Amino acid sequence: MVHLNMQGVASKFGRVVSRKKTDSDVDGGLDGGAQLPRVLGLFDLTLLGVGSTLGVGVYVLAGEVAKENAGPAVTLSFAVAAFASALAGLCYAEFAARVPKAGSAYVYSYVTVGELAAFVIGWNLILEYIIGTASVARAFSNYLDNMMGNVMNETLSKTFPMHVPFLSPYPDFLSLGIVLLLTVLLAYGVKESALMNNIFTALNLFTVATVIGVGLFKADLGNWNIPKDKIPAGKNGGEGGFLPFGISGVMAGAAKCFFGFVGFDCVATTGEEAKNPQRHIPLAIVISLIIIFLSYFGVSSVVTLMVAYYDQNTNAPLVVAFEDVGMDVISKIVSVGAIFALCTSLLGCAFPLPRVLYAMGNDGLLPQFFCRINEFTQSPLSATLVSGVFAGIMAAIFELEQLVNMMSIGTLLAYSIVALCVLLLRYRDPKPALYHPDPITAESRSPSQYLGSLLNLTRISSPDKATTRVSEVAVFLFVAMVFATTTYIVSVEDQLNFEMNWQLYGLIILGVTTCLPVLVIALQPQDNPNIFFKVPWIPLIPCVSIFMNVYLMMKLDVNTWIRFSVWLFIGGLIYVFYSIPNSLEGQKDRLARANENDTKLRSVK
Ligand SMILES: NC(=[NH2+])NCCC[C@H](N)C(=O)O
Repeated sequence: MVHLNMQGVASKFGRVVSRKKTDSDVDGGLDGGAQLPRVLGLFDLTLLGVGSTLGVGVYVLAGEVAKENAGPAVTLSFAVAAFASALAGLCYAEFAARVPKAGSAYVYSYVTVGELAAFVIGWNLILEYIIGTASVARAFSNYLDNMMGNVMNETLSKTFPMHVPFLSPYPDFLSLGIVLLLTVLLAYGVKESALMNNIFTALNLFTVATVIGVGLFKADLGNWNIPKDKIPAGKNGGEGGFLPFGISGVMAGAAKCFFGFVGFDCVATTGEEAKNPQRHIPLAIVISLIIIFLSYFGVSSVVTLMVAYYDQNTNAPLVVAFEDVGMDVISKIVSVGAIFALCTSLLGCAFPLPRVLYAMGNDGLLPQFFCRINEFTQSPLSATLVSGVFAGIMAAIFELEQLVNMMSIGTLLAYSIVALCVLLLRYRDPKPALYHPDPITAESRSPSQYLGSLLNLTRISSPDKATTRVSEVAVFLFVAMVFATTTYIVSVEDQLNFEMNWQLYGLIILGVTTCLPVLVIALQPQDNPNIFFKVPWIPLIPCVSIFMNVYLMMKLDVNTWIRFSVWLFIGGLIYVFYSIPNSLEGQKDRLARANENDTKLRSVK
């Protein structure tokens, strides 16, 4: 009896977490389809991606990572971070091509995978955007303060000292002000903000081009190969050369540089406002990632060629580099460019936030309050105001580094789930039966039949229930192995060199065990959806993407993991106590069941 009940509960839970938005919902919501105006074209979307991504990375990270982690090989750190982000970008692009609707990866996963995955992704996106807004605002205020000779820092730490552990030493009113101002601008509606974004991004790109073009004239190749004995005493120059802190320095740098690539995904949240979402969103993501990578690579090369890595300034490296070589005009241009860049970066995370809240509110997973479109501004006004105030408070009370780490961990998890969803969807039986999954009856099979279906020996060419199940289990095993392997790598990474030692043997064994499920997945038949953009080299790209993301997550400190767990826990409570009972899909589901029962009863009579 108890056993039966447990089974009942489990299957009910399974039904709840895997229920999906149906196609008819994609254009409408609880309120009968309050729509955002479709005004954004490919050009706007690409500039939105570039603008929201290119910011702190160019103007702060390039110098900081060169000095503290990677040396001239900061260029490689950017390349590794770009690689991880590009893999995620491809997965986002496929997701975006599948469903045109506001709410980013959130809605895509709701339509294709199920309610729980959607909620987890949505909840992480909220974290990413709130903390992203807060962190860029904080960096912005630090930058302005730096230009004014640190007056604010000194005055505020004297007048409003805050002696609370985990919080900033003083409340940063400037960053609060910045976020509130931005919120008011955003509340005016999408067209205005898009125009402003275009102008600011153009100025930003102009500055980047100037830095690269002019900086090259002052480049000294010797700076990429400074011998150890030429490093001045008292400077932290490591081993000298191009890789002064080794590969592990490059990887530590890559984890930091990752922050610089976050933001392009906001393109994917504009589904309802894009003129031609299925075509333009994936294209805009790919084009903006290319522009972003070229900018970071160019800027970090130039700045490390101009100034020795150990002499970089960590707050405003570009400004100082041009001052050092006596190019004051360029240095002024860079200061102004940085301000525009940080504005768009800020706009880029503040822009999607109300839209994610709007989408989740529309689906009944968050309170209805968030999905009201204001008559006058034609935008989700209440969502904009609430999220703005919240982000502003975070910016004022937390330190930049804490914010940065929190944002990265949330983003990395969201990226991983997106890659996971893309993978599962490609191997899923597309026939409608699976969209309302009924438990697959366990057929009794012989071991050789099992092996046969693992290796797909009968060469089934399109996914059915059995191959779907095989690939789901293989994906699950793969993810578990990724966690084990990355934890292992992070803990023995310093002892790994090219000699054969037990650490290396361990790595080889774990590596091979991680690859086995991928092999099994690769042998299963794939669904071939007819969409404008598809991730190539399935299952390799999503698998490598998941691996890289989890590895970078493992590099983050324990406190970040604790804060993140608290966030997920709060999300879990909201999901269980608010979303499940109020979900629009749930209501429909219950209605449909009631009707079904009614019909059954009548037919019995
Ligand atoms: N959507 C976001 N979380 N945006 C914040 C990203 C920061 C941006 N990549 C920068 O370097 O300035």
